[in-house]
Amino acid sequence: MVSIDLAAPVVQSYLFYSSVLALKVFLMSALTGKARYQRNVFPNQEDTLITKGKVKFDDPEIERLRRAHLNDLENIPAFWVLGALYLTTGPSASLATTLFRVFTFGRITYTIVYAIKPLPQPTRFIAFAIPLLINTYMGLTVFLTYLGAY
Ligand SMILES: N[C@@H](CCC(=O)N[C@@H](CS)C(=O)NCC(=O)O)C(=O)O
Repeated sequence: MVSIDLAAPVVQSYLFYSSVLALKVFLMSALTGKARYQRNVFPNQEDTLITKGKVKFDDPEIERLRRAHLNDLENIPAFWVLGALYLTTGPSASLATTLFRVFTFGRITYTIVYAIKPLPQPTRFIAFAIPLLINTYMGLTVFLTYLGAY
């Protein structure tokens, strides 16, 4: 039975980076909302009444922000779950902290190179693939640790 000390630096590191990532996901909503008002483009008729805007679903800048937001939702919730489960496997504190740090840095970089200052590929692919590898590593570690429990 593994006991988790919430005061352990590695757990605090997980909690810290989890909160950074949650705030980063919320930032996507704020950036999308800002772009909608700047471009006067909205997804629903009722949103257009005050600003006399348009309902539009193919604005390139807004769709880019939405794709970046969706990609966060395809990857960051898995980090929250797998990171917490990974802590129960008794990982090395320095490795776990490095994984949490690099994952967060990768996802912030992903947002920048996809939605804020688009850069040519493979920049975005690399910023996507490194966090994905970290999630995969943590998922496999959890899977293999508890495989014997069956
Ligand atoms: N849902 C993703 C799955 C694959 C993926 O996440 N690819 C990365 C690296 S190229 C990406 O940035 N895809 C663009 C996106 O999700 O909008 C897609 O449709 O592309």
